[in-house]
Amino acid sequence: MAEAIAAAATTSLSIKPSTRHSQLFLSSTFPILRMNSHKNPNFRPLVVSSSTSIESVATQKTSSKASFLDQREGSRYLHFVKYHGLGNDFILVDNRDSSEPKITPEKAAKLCDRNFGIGADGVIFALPGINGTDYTMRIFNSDGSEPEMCGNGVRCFARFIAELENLHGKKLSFAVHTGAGLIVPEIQEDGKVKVDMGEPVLKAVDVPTKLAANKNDAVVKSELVVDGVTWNVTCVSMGNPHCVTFGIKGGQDLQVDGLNLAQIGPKFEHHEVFPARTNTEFVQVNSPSHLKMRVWERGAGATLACGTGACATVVAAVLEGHAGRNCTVDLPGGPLEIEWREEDNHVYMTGPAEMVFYGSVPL
Ligand SMILES: N[C@@H](CCC[C@H](N)C(=O)O)C(=O)O
Repeated sequence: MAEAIAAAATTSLSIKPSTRHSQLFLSSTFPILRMNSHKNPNFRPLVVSSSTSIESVATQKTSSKASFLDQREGSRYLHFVKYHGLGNDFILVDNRDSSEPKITPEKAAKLCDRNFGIGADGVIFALPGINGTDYTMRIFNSDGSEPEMCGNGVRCFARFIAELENLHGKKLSFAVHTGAGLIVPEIQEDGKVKVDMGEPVLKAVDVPTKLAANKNDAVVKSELVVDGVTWNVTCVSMGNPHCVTFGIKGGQDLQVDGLNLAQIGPKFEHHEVFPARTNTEFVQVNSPSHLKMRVWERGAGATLACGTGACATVVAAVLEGHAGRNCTVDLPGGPLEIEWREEDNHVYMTGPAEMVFYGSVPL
């Protein structure tokens, strides 16, 4: 990545004392400014004193200890790129040289912290492929737990791979090994990513849920008591577990804006009928092709979007008779296009993935 960083004049650059040691590189497009390049003839290092005045480094006493900025490309630093898919944000790590993630789940949780870290809903690693796939994707949630799959994450993953491999402006698809099996994202000409998310899993024990199957092997519009209230739920796995609800038993159609997710979400996530915990989608039906959804994610809480959750939502909406197989799912961060294709039983998700910034943090 260091090679990809373009040297640039820094004469107009100013540094705020409070941010000097946190985010090293900031840009919305590649290539980005390199703040401290000895290869750059125009580079004028700046030093910020405690009184916030800016002085030439020549007027400062030189220290024998190399500064943080001089060390940032060493092996003691983790280089990352931050992406988001509809506001569901991830720290992406180039892990193609090893089958073991470069950082532990505990470190990932620290980096995800929005006050003391970079801030993200999860950390995603691009590892070598196995079983004939091009790459392997692994992810740690912001609480350090490891889910099987991430829909918004795999779109970001595809854009990250395109950057790493320098494959710009081409229509591309990759075979990605995940905890949910083979997933195939395809970068379209408009930059959006369409992902073959595979087949939904409906068999109750495989979701997994302890709720009794009531439609073939599946749990469809079953009653679940959460905190004394009876909800109707349908359980779907997209590799990771989802509990989808369109409302309370005997109640009116759900209006999702009024929900207190922070209060109700954890009670679903940790409910005894979900042995692997669960993601929960609260869904409002605007029309048979237009759903509005808010999500409480396992291991990450309320997020602005959930790709696997949007897929599970459309599968549940079809099974409960609320919608057709092609839907727009509106999430707090924006819309996803979802199709549950009858011919192959696969779910297809289309949506954006954007780079936010990149940088380095001490390991
Ligand atoms: N936001 C993701 C799902 C991430 C994993 C989830 N929190 C889990 O634990 O299953 C998505 O876009 O699918």
